[in-house]
Amino acid sequence: MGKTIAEKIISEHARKDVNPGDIVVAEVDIAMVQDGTGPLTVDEYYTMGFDALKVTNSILFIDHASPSPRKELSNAHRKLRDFSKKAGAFLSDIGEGVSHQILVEKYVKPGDLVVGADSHTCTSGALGAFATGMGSTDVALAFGLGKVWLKVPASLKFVLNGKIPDGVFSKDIILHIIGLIGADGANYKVMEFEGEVIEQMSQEERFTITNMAIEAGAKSGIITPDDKTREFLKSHGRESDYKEIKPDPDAVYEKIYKMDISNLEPVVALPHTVDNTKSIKDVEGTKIDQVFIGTCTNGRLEDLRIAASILKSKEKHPDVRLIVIPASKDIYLKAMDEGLIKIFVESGATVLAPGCGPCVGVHQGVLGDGERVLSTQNRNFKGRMGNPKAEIFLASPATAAASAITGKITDPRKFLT
Ligand SMILES: CC(C)[C@H](C(=O)O)[C@@H](O)C(=O)O
Ligand code: SF4
Repeated sequence: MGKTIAEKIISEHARKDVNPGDIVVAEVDIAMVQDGTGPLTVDEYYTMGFDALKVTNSILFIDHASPSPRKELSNAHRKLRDFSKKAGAFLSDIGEGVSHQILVEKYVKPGDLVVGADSHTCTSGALGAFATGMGSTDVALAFGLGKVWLKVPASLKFVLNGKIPDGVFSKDIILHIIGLIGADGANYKVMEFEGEVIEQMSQEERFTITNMAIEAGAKSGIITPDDKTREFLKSHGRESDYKEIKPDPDAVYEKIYKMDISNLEPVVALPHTVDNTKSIKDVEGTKIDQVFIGTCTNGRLEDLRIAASILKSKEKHPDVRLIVIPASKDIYLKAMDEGLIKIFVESGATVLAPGCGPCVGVHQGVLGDGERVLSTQNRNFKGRMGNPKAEIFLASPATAAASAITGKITDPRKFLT
């Protein structure tokens, strides 16, 4: 019986043929923590008596509270910096950017098994890796043993066909899918995406798709690597990391979803769940107080280009605060070279250094009571951005930019040139 991509990768790392439902011990290629989950990981690592890292790519990211807004978090950061020096782990400090973006720029390659103490570790699956979020203790084990135990997930296949309409982007597509199957529609499954729509997408757009697999409950999201993946790795000096890996023709999927997205319209997720999705026409005109463009979901160069093309020579609405945060230093520098940062600043945006920003409610744009934000991030749970009395709408960078101009949720197709 053939294997899905996930089954192939886990079999190779468990050194035996695996099937969905098997409990296996698998070797880890990359293990990461971020500054929210890392301190507990470090404590657990020492509690378990480890004294040497077994995963060559053990990485600690300071991105959730970057730079630190208060002393308790500064001390948490100190713990990570001390550990990285003592144990020899890589450290990605403030200003470098969001963990999941740096992982795909610098570390992850097709066929890898990646574990991270962050639920959006699944982002890396767009490179053809099996990448999944785990708890701090599991990652401490990975640091110290070089392997983890896991239950092999069954795979769901999503065959996306048709032509991506103008004004519609990968964020609209993944929000549409999550709205269709529900926030628990892929619980503990792998979401494997393919079809002509995936082939049309750039590598960057694909990261948005796998980044949000967890928002349907998935263990991971995976896309077969292709020439666009090779080009992406090459552009980051890593072409030699490319390798072919694809599902067998007779691989078995628990369910196959086929959809044509040719008539899809821009999608918005309404408070307070990601699967509470509506077509833009059903929410257009909703007044907003803040727009945030950034994160591991939509803070990449293409996202900033789309937003800048709409904002160019226009001012944001005077009653709206517009916050733009590139997802990594590499993106920030390229956006500067392309004049995108100038466009944002001239439109009235507040541009901040690479990091998670206000996404998880720590700092850099916490909302006031009764306020509404339209964000390009991946979660809109009540209180997510630091205030349970605020409302969070999720959308694409194009919808975000258009809405920043009008001060209301706006169909980006009105601004398409
Ligand atoms: C803070 C961290 C535990 C959390 C996650 O793991 O997803 C955060 O990154 C998020 O996006 O909600
Ligand atoms: S940008 Fe948001 S979703 Fe991504 S890792 Fe940071 S907090 Fe989590």
